[in-house]
Amino acid sequence: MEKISLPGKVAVVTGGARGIGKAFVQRLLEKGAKLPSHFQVVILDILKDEGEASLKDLQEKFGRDNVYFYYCDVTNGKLFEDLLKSINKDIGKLDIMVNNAGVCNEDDWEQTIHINLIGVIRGTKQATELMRRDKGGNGGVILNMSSIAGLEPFKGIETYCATKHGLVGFTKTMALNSEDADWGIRYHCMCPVGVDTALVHKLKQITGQEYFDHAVEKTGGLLSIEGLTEEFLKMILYSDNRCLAIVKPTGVQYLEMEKKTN
Ligand SMILES: NC(=O)C1=CN([C@@H]2O[C@H](COP(=O)(O)OP(=O)(O)OC[C@H]3O[C@@H](n4cnc5c(N)ncnc54)[C@H](O)[C@@H]3O)[C@@H](O)[C@H]2O)C=CC1
Ligand SMILES: CC/C=C\C[C@H](O)C(=O)/C=C/C=C/C=C\C=C\[C@@H](O)C/C=C\CCC(=O)O
Repeated sequence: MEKISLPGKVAVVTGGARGIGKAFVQRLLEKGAKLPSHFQVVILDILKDEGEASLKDLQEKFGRDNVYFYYCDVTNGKLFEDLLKSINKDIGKLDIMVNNAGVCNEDDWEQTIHINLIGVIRGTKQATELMRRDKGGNGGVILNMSSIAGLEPFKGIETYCATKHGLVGFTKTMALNSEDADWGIRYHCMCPVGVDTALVHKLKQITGQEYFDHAVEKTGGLLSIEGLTEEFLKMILYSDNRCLAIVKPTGVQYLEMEKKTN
């Protein structure tokens, strides 16, 4: 599959109002600003204040027409699907879909499944419908945020681990479907270790300091948000056949996608 050429591309990032999602949005816009034709990023999030503040800041830096924010709860299936269809119709296309929104809340484990697993499956399936070349789309890239907790267990966050494991199997299978039927869509899954954000430090309250320190040590330390963001950009731009990336401060390990079966 060819490398994605960035100018003029339209990207959607769920959970893009803060944290890792916001860093992804900013990095895409920075990269686009160095190219002859800027490209556009749409932030979807439930945090209205953070979303509006990020929008203002990013529009000042990168131009009014290059960044948008819409309130969207990914658990509201109709709203989420309709927004993706409107973006595709009104901006003219959808090239990059980043399903990043996620929570870790064992007290409300059903909501964690709705956001982390059902929300990502819905975003992936709807974006796939809009991008599929055999259905009149232009192809594209879909990146789902899993975690190292999608590959191994961590004490105290069993539902979070289940959802992130689910995303690994789901994304690998979508990659196989696309490869097999020439949809022109790349599917990627990122599995970072703990990223040095406010969120990861909440784990200490859930698991206790001692287990948190053990988990950080066993996974090779905390990752900087900048380090993760550079790997994200490489994955979006160049990872033709790399389906899954395990991202650690010590380096990245890739899993290649399965080849055509016929
Ligand atoms: N922080 C970490 O150490 C790691 C995080 N991840 C994953 O990265 C992703 C981003 O995490 P962080 O930036 O650290 O967390 P965060 O809590 O700072 O950001 C999550 C974003 O998702 C949004 N969100 C939550 N529920 C939503 C919903 N129903 N609809 C739309 N948006 C919703 C939040 O409002 C927030 O903006 C998550 O999927 C997380 O599981 C993966 C590995 C490590
Ligand atoms: C040490 C490394 C181990 C695992 C890291 C892993 O990569 C990972 O994905 C870690 C995620 C950590 C998440 C921790 C807490 C998140 C909490 C929020 O999502 C909770 C949101 C709402 C709950 C109610 C509230 O606190 O207001």
